[in-house]
Amino acid sequence: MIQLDELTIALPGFTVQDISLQVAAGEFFALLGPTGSGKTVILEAIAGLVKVTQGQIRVDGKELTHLPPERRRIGIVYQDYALFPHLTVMENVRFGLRYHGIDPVEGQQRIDHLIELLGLQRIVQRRPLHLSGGEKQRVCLARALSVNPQVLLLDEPLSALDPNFRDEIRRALKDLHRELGITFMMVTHDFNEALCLADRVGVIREGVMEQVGTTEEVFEQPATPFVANFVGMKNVFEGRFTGEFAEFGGLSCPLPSSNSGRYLALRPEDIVLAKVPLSDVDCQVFPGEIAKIVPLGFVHEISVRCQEAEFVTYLDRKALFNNGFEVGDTVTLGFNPAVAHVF
Ligand SMILES: Nc1ncnc2c1ncn2[C@@H]1O[C@H](COP(=O)(O)OP(=O)(O)OP(=O)(O)O)[C@@H](O)[C@H]1O
Repeated sequence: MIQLDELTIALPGFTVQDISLQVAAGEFFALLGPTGSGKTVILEAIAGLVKVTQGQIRVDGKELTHLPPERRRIGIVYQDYALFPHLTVMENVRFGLRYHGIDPVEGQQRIDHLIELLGLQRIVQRRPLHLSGGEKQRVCLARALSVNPQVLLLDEPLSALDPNFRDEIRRALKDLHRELGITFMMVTHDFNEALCLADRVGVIREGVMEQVGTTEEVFEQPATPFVANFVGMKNVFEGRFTGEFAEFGGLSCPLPSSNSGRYLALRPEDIVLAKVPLSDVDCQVFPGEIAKIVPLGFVHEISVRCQEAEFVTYLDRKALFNNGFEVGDTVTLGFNPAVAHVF
């Protein structure tokens, strides 16, 4: 189990503030946040690579806030591999054994098991230069696990990989976690990655933890506008909630039950657009005007202004073309109020 108690790390120009967090033994936890929010700093503090200013770090009940890294039994995997180019795969994987004072015979048995688990048998004599990105990352996983850590820390393990290898490593991470049963803590800025892999997530913003919960909880019930945006609820409106009504941006919308809160949030994929009036009884409809169309690769982001509220929805190219939507068009926008999240 990883336990952080009021952890503060003051760096020149940046502070991780007062983080308290418990990650259960054997859990897969993801630390999520935008670039520069302090995720890596927290991970490195747990590994013993960054000095803690205040607070405590415990792993399985043992306090290790100021222990040197080699006495922590913590493995760490970085996004950019950091393999020794002059050593073979096997030499890279074996590298940490001596440093951690591990019996070579016992260590080799574990390494043989990891090599098999990670499917590295055919490449143990190769050097990193001749490996694919996915293979390099699997070697890094074997190296980090060779010292039999209680905890594996993963710093954006998928982000340097092209999409094909990303699937391969995602599967390897899932299998390893299931097989080894140790605690995994992964840093990522990609909520989809967390959704695929993690049991629980913590969302961090500018060194402060905004929300901790199960992956589904944070995805479906974000607690702040920042988290809502981060998990893809691009439509967040501050409003007034009176009984079973929400008022925001000059609009009024009935809600399926009495809600108290300050914000109403909707996912773009829960919003429909039409050039004709929408008549679905379950649908709240508003007239609006298309303010912007921004191509985003496979989909287009459509902004629609209804009174003072600007909604965002996504359409694929075909739907955009078939409907003939253009900037300035008058449209009807609809959503089911039951899917709106009020907080
Ligand atoms: N050793 C250090 N000394 C001073 N500042 C640091 C140090 N390490 C990190 N920082 C600063 O702390 C802030 C948080 O960095 P961190 O690497 O934790 O962000 P992150 O959330 O992991 O982002 P990314 O996804 O880009 O890696 C950044 O502003 C960074 O410049």
